[in-house]
Amino acid sequence: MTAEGSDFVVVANRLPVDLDTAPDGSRRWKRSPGGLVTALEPILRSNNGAWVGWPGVPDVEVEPFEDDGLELVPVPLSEREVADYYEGFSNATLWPLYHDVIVRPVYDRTWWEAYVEVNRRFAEATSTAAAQNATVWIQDYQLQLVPKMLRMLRPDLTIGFFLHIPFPPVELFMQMPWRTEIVEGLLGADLIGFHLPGGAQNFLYLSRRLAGQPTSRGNIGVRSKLGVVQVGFRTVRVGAFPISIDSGEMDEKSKRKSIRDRAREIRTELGDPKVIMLGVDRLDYTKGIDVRLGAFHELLLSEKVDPEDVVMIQVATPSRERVESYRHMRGEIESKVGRINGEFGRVGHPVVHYLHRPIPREELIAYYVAADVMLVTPIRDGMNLVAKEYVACRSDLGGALVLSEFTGAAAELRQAYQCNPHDLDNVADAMMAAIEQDAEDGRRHMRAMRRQVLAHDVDRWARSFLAALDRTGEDTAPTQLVSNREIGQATV
Ligand SMILES: Nc1ncnc2c1ncn2[C@@H]1O[C@H](COP(=O)(O)OP(=O)(O)O)[C@@H](O)[C@H]1O
Ligand SMILES: O=P(O)(O)OC[C@H]1O[C@H](O[C@H]2O[C@H](CO)[C@@H](O)[C@H](O)[C@H]2O)[C@H](O)[C@@H](O)[C@@H]1O
Repeated sequence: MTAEGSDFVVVANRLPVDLDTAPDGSRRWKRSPGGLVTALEPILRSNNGAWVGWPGVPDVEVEPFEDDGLELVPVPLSEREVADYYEGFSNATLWPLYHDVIVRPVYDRTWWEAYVEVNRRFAEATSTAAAQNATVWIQDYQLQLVPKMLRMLRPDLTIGFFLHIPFPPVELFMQMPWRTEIVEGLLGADLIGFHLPGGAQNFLYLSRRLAGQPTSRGNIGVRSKLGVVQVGFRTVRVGAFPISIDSGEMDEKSKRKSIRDRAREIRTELGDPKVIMLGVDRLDYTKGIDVRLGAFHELLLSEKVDPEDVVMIQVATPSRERVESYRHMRGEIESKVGRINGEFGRVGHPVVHYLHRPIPREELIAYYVAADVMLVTPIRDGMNLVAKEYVACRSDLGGALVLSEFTGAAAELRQAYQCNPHDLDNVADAMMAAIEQDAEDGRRHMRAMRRQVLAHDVDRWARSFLAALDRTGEDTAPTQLVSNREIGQATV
């Protein structure tokens, strides 16, 4: 970042680095691998870019610094803010509300105040980091107020916002006590992106209904139609941009001899079963880990599958462990695993192998290559990258994907064994169909899914969003949509 600031700024809850603590207590930054970083790194480098985010641990105050050519701007959070803004409002209010109220969202005024305050600090840090007329891309539900706050500080900027989780339908969103503030916050952007057209439509409807209403602070003058919201003189574009993965990298790695050898070794370690089923998720109640365990249990009980032939591996990364609903979920899943193994395992031969930890990337790819059936059964998921990763790793055209209809990925991976996670019989049937699939049919399905995933990678996602954001600058407001009364009140 030069003294004039950066021309391209990414703003996300987390920085793309983690603060690693060595056994001797010393700390250093470690790059956290992820699709978003991979996709944006070349764009950041060629545009004198910066990344604004929280370092992931409380009470770390560091000046902006460079890490392997990337300019990082840390936004510190206190212990209290982590509890109220991140664990509270982001992950115990917004997360469940936006995921179909699978657990009941908690509406707490103190959490909301922390969310506003932290969003304000992100907006201020971004305002300082951005050069005149820079492009800023804000990520996700933790930062929905930043677009409006930033626009007020820096009207010269081009601002994009992308939501990585579903945007809920009106009946659910209307629960939110601060619904108008959130919609108005998002409308500070020039372009708002969602994974699916459904999310974009929900948002367009809500912006008309909420931000267009006269409030005690006046009417901000919102009109929306066909992917466009007119806010006073400003045009806000709304669209669907389904995210993806670095498919080329996964495809390439999965073909390496070392990975294929490891995949064979995994099968041997499991006792050479006929079928390996695999689940890979953050331990989150949205992911439907309990659903797939329940369906597997029923298949074992009904003797449709033999525990000597079929094993399941569930890799679950610890996540948001201080949030009550996550702790509760962990207990439920672990007792289900224990129950299945108690009923159907034998000494040295569990039916469900459960790992409660992240696993290294290459090991994960070897698991994908080894798995005959991939189980992706969320109750609701914005996209689900795991489904796409599995497909990208199957250059051998082997394997079968069981995929919940309630994931963003289901819109693209039509040849998967799709199922309704609310219907246990349906999930069990999909598992059976995947286990028993005809080899030639399987290859045909996998070939079609791979074509989609390899052609639509994360780089294409980022470029298509940024190209659309670039085009927003060319728009002039269709003034016939703006009444004289509203012009003076265009506060967003
Ligand atoms: N146990 C694990 N070990 C390593 N990586 C994991 C593990 N669980 C999930 N991941 C990775 O985290 C990412 C999860 O992305 P996604 O499926 O979109 O869900 P979410 O972002 O909600 O967790 C994927 O890239 C996946 O490979
Ligand atoms: O940062 P955490 O609280 O540890 O959570 C991890 C991330 O989870 C969410 O992922 C979502 O984004 C994926 C990519 O677009 C998508 O495939 C998935 O369906 C979503 O659940 C969250 O949106 C991120 O902000 C978190 O960092």
